[in-house]
Amino acid sequence: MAAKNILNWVDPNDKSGEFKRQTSVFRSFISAAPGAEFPPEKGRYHLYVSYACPWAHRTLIVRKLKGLEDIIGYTSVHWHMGEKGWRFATAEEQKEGLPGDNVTADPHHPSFTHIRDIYFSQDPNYGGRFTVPTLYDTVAKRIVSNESSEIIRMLYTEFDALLPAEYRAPAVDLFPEALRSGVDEANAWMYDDINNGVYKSGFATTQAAYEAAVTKLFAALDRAEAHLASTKAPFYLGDCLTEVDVRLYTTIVRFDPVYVQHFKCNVRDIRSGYPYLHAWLRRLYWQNEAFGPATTQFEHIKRHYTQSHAQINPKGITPVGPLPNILPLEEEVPAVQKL
Ligand SMILES: N[C@@H](CCC(=O)N[C@@H](CS)C(=O)NCC(=O)O)C(=O)O
Repeated sequence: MAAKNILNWVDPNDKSGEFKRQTSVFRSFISAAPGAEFPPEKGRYHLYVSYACPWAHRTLIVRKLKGLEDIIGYTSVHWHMGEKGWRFATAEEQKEGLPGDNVTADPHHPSFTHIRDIYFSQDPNYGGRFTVPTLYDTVAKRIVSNESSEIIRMLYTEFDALLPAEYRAPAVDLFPEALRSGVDEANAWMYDDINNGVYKSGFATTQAAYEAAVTKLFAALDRAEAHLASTKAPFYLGDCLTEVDVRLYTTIVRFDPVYVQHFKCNVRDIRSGYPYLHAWLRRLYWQNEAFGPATTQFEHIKRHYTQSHAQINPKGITPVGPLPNILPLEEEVPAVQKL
């Protein structure tokens, strides 16, 4: 049998044409509980990410929000994904200069060329996908987790004893007691219809699957917009930055630059169709360092999707616009400016 082509996002034998995201395989937890298998320790864990990837982007944001920069290191892969999946930058590429910090060889396995080498080091017969983010324990030499929703929770709950008060809960708590049900409720529909909804729209291989996904996506964006319009609060759930903001942001910041055209999510764009989401997005990007250019790397974002998904964009031409990638805080698209 021919080897599975990992760049077939929808199984060619699946007549529904629907993109079905696999569940993550590595699901252990770093825990501050006594005797835990993966205890929080400075310098012990490493994050493998791609700046292009919205799921990995969550972990970079939370790492910075929690002041974990000296405690957990990270490496970003090169923006291009080929038939062996994500790969590390070569020495030559680094010499020539690459966008983004920490786009290097694997510091913990200098001979590894691809993220999949880390997965195969755990199990030579590993049959799942080679995804980022991957949280790796450099002491036990084990992958702790490749599930971003769980990695971010570990980062903001289990390291507090190693952090100064300004970064500990309650100062930085993305899942505060009083808002937990609101966070869980928003996460559930946003994951299916927005975070994953853009992928379901873009990877669909039938008209029906595409239309079903894109219709749900825009209904969900309308719902988020109506919510922000009704509260007029700085963050999704009020005055407090929560996990909902982190998880929604990584999709919305990619929306106009990539998803509108590449994933055919073009019923409206954010900058001209969703004033409250647009204002919320820009407050995060421009006013909070964890969301800004340190973690939001538009060159990786634009090039990765358009040059890695040959089924969608066979010639790999990266569209130039929209420019700018994100508008300044006080500027609107010309069409809505007063004449
Ligand atoms: N459920 C995972 C999804 C991660 C994921 O799908 N990452 C993509 C990049 S955006 C990936 O690495 N894909 C590689 C592949 O599927 O081969 C999470 O949230 O951590």
